[in-house]
Amino acid sequence: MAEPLIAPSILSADFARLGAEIAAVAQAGTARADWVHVDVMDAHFVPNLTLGLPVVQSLLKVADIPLDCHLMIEDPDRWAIGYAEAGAYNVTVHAEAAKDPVKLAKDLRAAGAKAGLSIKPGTPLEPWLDALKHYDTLLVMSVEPGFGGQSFIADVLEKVRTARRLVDTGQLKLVVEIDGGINADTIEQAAEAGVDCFVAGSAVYGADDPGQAVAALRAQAARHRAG
Ligand SMILES: O=C(CO)[C@H](O)[C@H](O)COP(=O)(O)O
Ligand SMILES: [Fe+2]
Repeated sequence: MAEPLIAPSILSADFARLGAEIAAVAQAGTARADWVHVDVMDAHFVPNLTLGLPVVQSLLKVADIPLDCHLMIEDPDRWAIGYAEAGAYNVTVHAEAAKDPVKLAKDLRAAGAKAGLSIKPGTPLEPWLDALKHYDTLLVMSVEPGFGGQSFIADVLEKVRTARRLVDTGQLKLVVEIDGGINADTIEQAAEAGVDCFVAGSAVYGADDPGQAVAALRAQAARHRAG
C-alpha cells in the first residue's frame, strides 16, 4: 500500500493567518502535509459557520499544496462545482445532502477536481456503493460534522474495513479518508482498519510545531497500515 496521506484541517488554525498556517504544513520534507483540509460549513447542514468560496479562492492563490474541500452544506448539487472550478484538488460533498450524487461526481471531475463523497457516523455505507464507483475519495466521518476537537467514534471503523476490502478487491477505486478525532491515540486503529488519508485538525494546529505533528502522525500511521 502507498504511504499514508495526512491532511491537516484548518478548522483548528488561526483564521486571521490562514495563508501562514497553510504554509506551516507545506514546507518541503517529512513535515509537508499531503493535502490541506478545508471545512466549509453553512450553519444549515451543520450548526456551525466557517468559510466559503471567496475565502477558498483566496487560499488557492497562496497555497502551495492541494486543497481538500469538505463541504458540509445544503444543496451541494448547486454549490460544489464552484470549488472545483476555482481549482480545489478534491471536493467532497455529503451523501446525506446530495440530490444526484452520480451527476455531481461527473460534474466535479469534468471541472478538473477529484470527487469525494462523505458519510456521517450514523450513515450506512451500503446504499452509496453504486454511486461511489464514480468517486475518487470516500470520507468517513468519525465525529458528528460541525466542530473540531471532538472525540473519535471508533464504531465507524467497520465502514472503513468494508471500504478497504472493496478497494483491495478492485470493486471500488478510491482513497479511503477519515475525518474527526484523529490524533496520536486514535490514528493507529484507523490505520489498521485500512484508512489511506487521515484528516487531523486539533492534533496538528493545536501542536507547538504543526509540521512536526504531520511528520509524527504519518510515521505512526505507516507503522500500523493494514496489509
Ligand atoms: O469536518 C470536520 C468537523 O466537522 C473537521 O475536519 C474535523 O473535525 C477535524 O478536526 P479534529 O481533528 O480536531 O477532530
Ligand atoms: Fe472535515
